Amino acid sequence: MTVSRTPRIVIIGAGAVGADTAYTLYLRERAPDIVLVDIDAQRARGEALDMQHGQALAGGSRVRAGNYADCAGAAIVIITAGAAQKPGQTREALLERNADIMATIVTEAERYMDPETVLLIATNPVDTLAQVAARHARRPASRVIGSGTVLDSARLRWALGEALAVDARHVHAHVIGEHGDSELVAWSHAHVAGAPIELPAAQCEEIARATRNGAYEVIAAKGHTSYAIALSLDRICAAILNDDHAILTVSTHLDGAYGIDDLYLSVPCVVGRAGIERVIELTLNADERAALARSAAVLRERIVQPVTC
Ligand SMILES: NC(=O)C1=CN([C@@H]2O[C@H](COP(=O)(O)OP(=O)(O)OC[C@H]3O[C@@H](n4cnc5c(N)ncnc54)[C@H](O)[C@@H]3O)[C@@H](O)[C@H]2O)C=CC1
Ligand SMILES: CC(=O)C(=O)O
Repeated sequence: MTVSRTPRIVIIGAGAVGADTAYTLYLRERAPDIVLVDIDAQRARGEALDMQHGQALAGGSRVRAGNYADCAGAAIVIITAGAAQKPGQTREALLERNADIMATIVTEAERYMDPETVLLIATNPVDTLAQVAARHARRPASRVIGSGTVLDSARLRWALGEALAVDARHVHAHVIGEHGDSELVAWSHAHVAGAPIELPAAQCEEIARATRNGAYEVIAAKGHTSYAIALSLDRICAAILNDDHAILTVSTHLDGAYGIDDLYLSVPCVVGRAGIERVIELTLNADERAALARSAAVLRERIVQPVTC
């Protein structure tokens, strides 16, 4: 059977993250057909209509409300559905509720998705939920990606850019491990124009702390985060659609790399049309290796709990 390769992106979950992601993809004209699906069909319809009203002033992308059947032939299906953190709440606290939602959504989407579709998970706790999604998906783990620490790495690069008075896009630095409280900065690989980052240790620690707590700070101030995750999801979509072979700290299934087996977490990966093309294995120093092992242990503890149906 010939599968239609509609350049379509389906977003399941039309809340703050889903709607802002659709809007970012729409403004950047990532795909001609962007579809919002939500259990609350009115919400998806309202968000799509609000964007459609600007169509005469926008570019070549179109946004519409749809349903699971739109997953057929989609290049990318993004899942942003589920409960979000309340001020002060951890991502982990969402696990039980969102694991069931994830299992249901992936099972339903799999009825329509073609084998090449890349499933991109943003719902929190994203690493564990990407692992839940992979369990319920009928595609290789390379096509089931969590947004991981792409957002945290962006937060870090912004903070370093501010501290160094350098364009954040020219700061090379990665947050790896869990997208959450046990994440770490791979300082031994951070650089600007090939030169190591020369900031006092206390300032580096403060930047790492602010990066880790970035979501808590925004949620306390405005109730949710959405713009920077939307830009992060847009970047991942661009890497897939343009076959960029981009280096992104997405959450991926590690199968031996970094001494970690059968676990989703973030490390730098090469991302292209096929999803995760390969994992980049950084040579970490002893402290970083230990911190990554601790982060993996936190995530492993979570997946051994009976959180999936
Ligand atoms: N990975 C990351 O870096 C980030 C992840 N998030 C996560 O994204 C998720 C969504 O956050 P928000 O958009 O702020 O929440 P929200 O509450 O604004 O939207 C959630 C949407 O999911 C929908 N939904 C719930 N169950 C559904 C189902 N079974 N099928 C279809 N739709 C369903 C709801 O109707 C609602 O429209 C949360 O888990 C949040 O923690 C948020 C920011 C960054
Ligand atoms: C909510 C969340 O995961 C973030 O903004 O990092």
